[in-house]
Amino acid sequence: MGSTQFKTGHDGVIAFDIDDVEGSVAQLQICHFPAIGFSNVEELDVIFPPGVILAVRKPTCQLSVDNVKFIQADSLSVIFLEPGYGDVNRQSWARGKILTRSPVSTSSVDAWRVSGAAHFRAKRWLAAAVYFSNGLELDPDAFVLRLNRSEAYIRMGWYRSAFHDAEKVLLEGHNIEDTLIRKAIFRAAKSLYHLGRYNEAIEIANRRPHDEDCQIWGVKASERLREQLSGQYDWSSLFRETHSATGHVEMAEFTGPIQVRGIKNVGGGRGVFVTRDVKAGELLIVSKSIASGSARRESEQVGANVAVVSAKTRLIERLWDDPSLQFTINTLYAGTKSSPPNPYPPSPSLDSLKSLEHPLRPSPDIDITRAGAIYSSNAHRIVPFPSASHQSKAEMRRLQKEDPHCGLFLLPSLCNHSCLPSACWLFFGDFMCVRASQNLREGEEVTVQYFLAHRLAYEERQRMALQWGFRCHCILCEADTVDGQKICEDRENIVSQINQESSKDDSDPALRKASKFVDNARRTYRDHEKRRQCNFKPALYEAHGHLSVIQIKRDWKSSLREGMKALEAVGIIVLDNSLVGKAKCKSSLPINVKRTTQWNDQCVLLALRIAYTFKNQNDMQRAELWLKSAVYLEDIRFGGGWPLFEQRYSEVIEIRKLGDLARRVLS
Ligand SMILES: C[S@@+](CC[C@H](N)C(=O)[O-])C[C@H]1O[C@@H](n2cnc3c(N)ncnc32)[C@H](O)[C@@H]1O
Repeated sequence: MGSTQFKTGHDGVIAFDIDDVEGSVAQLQICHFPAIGFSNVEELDVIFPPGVILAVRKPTCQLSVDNVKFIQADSLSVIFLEPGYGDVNRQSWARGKILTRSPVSTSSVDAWRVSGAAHFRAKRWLAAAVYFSNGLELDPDAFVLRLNRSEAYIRMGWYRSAFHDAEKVLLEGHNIEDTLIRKAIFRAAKSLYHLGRYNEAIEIANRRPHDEDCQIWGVKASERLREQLSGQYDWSSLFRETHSATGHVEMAEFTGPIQVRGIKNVGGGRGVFVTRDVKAGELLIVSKSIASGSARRESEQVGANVAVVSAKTRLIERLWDDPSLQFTINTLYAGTKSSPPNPYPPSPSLDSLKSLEHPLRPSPDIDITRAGAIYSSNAHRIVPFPSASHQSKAEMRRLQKEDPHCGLFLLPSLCNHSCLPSACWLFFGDFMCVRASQNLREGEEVTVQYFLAHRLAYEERQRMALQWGFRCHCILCEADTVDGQKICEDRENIVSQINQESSKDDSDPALRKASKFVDNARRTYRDHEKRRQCNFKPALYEAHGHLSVIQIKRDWKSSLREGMKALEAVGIIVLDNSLVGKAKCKSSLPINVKRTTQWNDQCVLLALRIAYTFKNQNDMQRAELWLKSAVYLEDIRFGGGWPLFEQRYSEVIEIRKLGDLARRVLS
């Protein structure tokens, strides 16, 4: 087929007109074409110049609308053919002559280098890599081109191919200039660092111990290695990085005391379990996304769908760069319509040594349909780690809507769901951290929330779980099932009524209404074994919390009592609920935690409000203990102790005038 002209869409599809040898015209739509972004027209002109010859293997769809023929194919099904391929050269094309794949001369390595460099300067990384590759096909020993291509691949985030090129120069570039060897070392070390191969990065960087540029990658790799081995991170710096202008975060992956094991009655047949007793708050997993996508990164258009398309395209890109990644992702569940996943962990294979020879010639063995199914069955919405503790629910929703961001993670994908999970996740940039949210005994399962289940009613939770292909039988769903549908609906009505109330109205009728909400909410939680086991009553939390706020100006003692009851409703054990006189716990905390949940932020804010109220009553001992309780609640959920707490809650601390006390007792 010879192409004539093209256009791009904002939905990750490249579309252009093609004709075949007989001159019949169609529009070819290519989905998930890597490295192009969504609207880089100049770059597309280079990859698909008029006259390029393509073969389309297994189009996903062919149809005609109003006499216009459409052919849709995934990027891997489109094969670039050279004019000499098979008999295409001998065909006479009805609608024009065949051009070579590029307007520049194909006879000179230098011509490819010069044009490639021009694309590189214009930040058209794929076009540059294609041109350098065309030159390398003429002379595989053109080490300058190989190093240039290595840098183009680095800019594209194709680190495996970048390393391969740099390594080849180091292995085969005998008698080449020292400046080239230096570049090769720098690019190899940088690529290895980004591939998480820290020991090798350090080893290569150490070939130039006095070269600052090379050493940067050795030093960074040593820092990552320390994180990876110890599970110790500087959480407050990571938090700052997450909220910097670029949002770029660097941290190592970490695997804590966990293992993947078989489990009955769940899709995929596996789950993640702890290998020893674990305390609430212990770090279990830090996982970097295999591929992620954000709507903002790609286009002016914003929408979750754009983010999903961009993440899937990135996944396919990663498979182009590193075909062995297929072995890794094939260990993940791909849904009921696909064959069962391979055993985890992936076994090493000789194929992992294969590398990309040309950026437009990916491995033909990549199973793009399965990759798509794996993405759909495992991807996570990346929820931004909130920067300001006073952020309202509406603000949080707005942020999530504005910058939908999602990604595929390896180990977290093997965790099953529970609406009241044994572990909580949070994100630093593209890294997902999973911490135990309760004390776990050796052999207990690590479950996470696939969606913000604690905010949803029973029916809605089941609907969401069904989208993942299962009915949820977690302890919270079991307890709600025993309560029955009618009661669950009543409960939801109460919560939505509370949400419509103004917390600023502390008139008598508002107070009476708030007390009634508490009574009604309590009645919706029947006393039975399942509820006692889960000890989680979110609607009651809302009702007590609301009443507590309304009472604050009238009667601080009642307000605090309600606040403490709210904490108890979500499983926090209040050991000392005394309000005056000697504190029962003089130095130890007045609370204990069996389980922390994604509700944690609200509980921290409530504990801070209790501290503030005691401070206003000049009860500095209780103020201090409740302030420490707030930090403790935060710490088991997020780690990072006071330094992170101070950053996240700085505004609230100042508004509540708790800064001096906090710095005195916590710094
Ligand atoms: C991300 S995978 C989780 C790991 C999966 N069990 C495996 O072996 O690869 C998601 C799939 O696991 C199954 N699953 C997860 N949580 C479940 C639960 N609470 N009950 C039943 N099936 C569950 C569902 O089939 C879901 O589509």
